[in-house]
Amino acid sequence: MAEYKLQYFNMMGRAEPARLIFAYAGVQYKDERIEKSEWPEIKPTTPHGKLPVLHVDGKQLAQSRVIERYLGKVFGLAGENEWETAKMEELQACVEDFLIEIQPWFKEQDNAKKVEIFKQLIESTIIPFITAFENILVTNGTGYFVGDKISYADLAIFHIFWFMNSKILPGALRKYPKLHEFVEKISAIDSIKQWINSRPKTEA
Ligand SMILES: N[C@@H](CCC(=O)N[C@@H](CS)C(=O)NCC(=O)O)C(=O)O
Repeated sequence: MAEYKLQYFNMMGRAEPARLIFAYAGVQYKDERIEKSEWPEIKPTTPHGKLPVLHVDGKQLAQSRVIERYLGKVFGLAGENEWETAKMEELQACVEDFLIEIQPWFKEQDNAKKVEIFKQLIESTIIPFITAFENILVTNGTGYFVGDKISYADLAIFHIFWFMNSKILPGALRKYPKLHEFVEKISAIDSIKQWINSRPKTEA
């Protein structure tokens, strides 16, 4: 078995889907959390000056979505054929588009402005995103987003909706039964439940 280290800041952010993949696969890795004060020294040692970085037997892989895809393939969570893998990449890209669209809200420091941006995003971006993902689950009909078993895409999507339901819009998924069921089901998997209960508690 390869030796893995995942380097990121002490937050869920862009590393959490990879951590969920490790947890689900039951594979040991070093979850290295970099303090802000250490970052200037570490930044030049990374491939592109950004985190997360996955170290595999001393080699470095950057870009969170590429890391997720790589781990998904290595741990058998990347679909049964090229089509399924491509559909997973499609969903990952949709999640990325969504994160870019809500970035102004994440970045805003002024509370009043933050609330205003959020109000606008609810109608323009957040509700359409939730509705689209509810519909994908309905259409696929297996309780998973692609094919009929859990994949790395499910774990990345789970993180977004878990975060939304627990942190940004508590209870938001009640009106979306398939998504609600999906989040409950993934949260109840022993290895995932254990990770969620034991991971460092951070805001984002
Ligand atoms: N597309 C990259 C984005 C990486 C990124 O922007 N990382 C941020 C943290 S979320 C970072 O390293 N910021 C520190 C810096 O730019 O100096 C990915 O998904 O990995």
